[in-house]
Amino acid sequence: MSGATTQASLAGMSSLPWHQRPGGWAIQAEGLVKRYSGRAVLRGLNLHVPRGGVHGLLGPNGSGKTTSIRILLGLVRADGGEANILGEPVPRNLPRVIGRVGAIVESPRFSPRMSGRNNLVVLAESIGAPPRRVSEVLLEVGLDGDAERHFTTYSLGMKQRLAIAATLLKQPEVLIFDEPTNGLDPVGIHDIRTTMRGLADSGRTVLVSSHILSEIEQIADSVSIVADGRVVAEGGIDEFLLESAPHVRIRLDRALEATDLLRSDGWRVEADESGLRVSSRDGRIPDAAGIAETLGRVGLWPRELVTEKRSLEQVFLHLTSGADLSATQGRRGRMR
Ligand SMILES: Nc1ncnc2c1ncn2[C@@H]1O[C@H](COP(=O)(O)OP(=O)(O)OP(=O)(O)O)[C@@H](O)[C@H]1O
Repeated sequence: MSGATTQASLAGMSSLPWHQRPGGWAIQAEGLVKRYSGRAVLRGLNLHVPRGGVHGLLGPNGSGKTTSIRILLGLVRADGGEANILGEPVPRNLPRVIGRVGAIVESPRFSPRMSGRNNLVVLAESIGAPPRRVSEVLLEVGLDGDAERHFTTYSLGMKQRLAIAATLLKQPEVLIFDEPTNGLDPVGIHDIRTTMRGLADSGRTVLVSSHILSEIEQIADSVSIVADGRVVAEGGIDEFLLESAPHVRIRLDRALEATDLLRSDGWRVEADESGLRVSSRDGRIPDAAGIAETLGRVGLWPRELVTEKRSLEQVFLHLTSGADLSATQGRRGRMR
């Protein structure tokens, strides 16, 4: 994957392609299959989460995100496929690795009558975490100023941050959050996002699922797009953003010649029923005038040549619509 963008570096990403970053995968799944009453809800799902950074597991409702996460955590048994976390096969070796993993899959239970801090103190005692961790994790999720308030007075966003704090008590390297911003208001969503980004910036791996692209887009380093029980695309957020960059749509008679010419000029060219789609391979944005000039020099005159732009939402819908599943399935590191 190429073309680290400003956005990607803002998210703390190195300029290395996401799948070449040192350390290998924090989480890996190959060919996961799950059936409920004979109905397949995971159909050979492959997932690759790089070590360090925020990885978004993105897909529409019912696409299989929670099921995948539950399999990784040993809460549901897969009917096929393999998975590992930090190199340990799961669920077989889960006891060996679970101490290095923190997860929120369902809303954790806290005592409404106790303060945020006391809830964590009780929890720390029960899992053998040192008492000093309580203040540290409260600080890390930005609840230090509200630690003495009763849990019942917390907003939904604060309750969720307390849940994240609870997962941090044992100092996990990998954090798995299933739709952590569900039901939160914009302020709560912002706070959770900031918290997740901070956790990744401190060297942890955060896998976060969501069906809302915009929630992931701003903080993720890489994403896996799930549709109908499969990962249909995986890659760095930079490539994903590149997909939404402007491209040039061309209709002309000698399409094969034009394709060769533009590819040799460094452009990505895809053909479909509505003509050629010329897009960037390296961050260079194609401009209609420049493309027309390149073609005109060898006597290729387009009937139509327009600049188009897909929103990130459109890219997401395109990838999850099912239209491209056969073309995209299993193509790690490509977004198309
Ligand atoms: N225990 C279960 N019994 C039967 N069907 C289930 C069970 N759990 C999940 N499913 C079905 O499996 C499919 C995938 O569900 P899953 O919760 O994994 O999707 P999701 O992508 O997390 O969706 P959402 O964004 O709505 O949480 C859905 O059709 C769901 O109804």
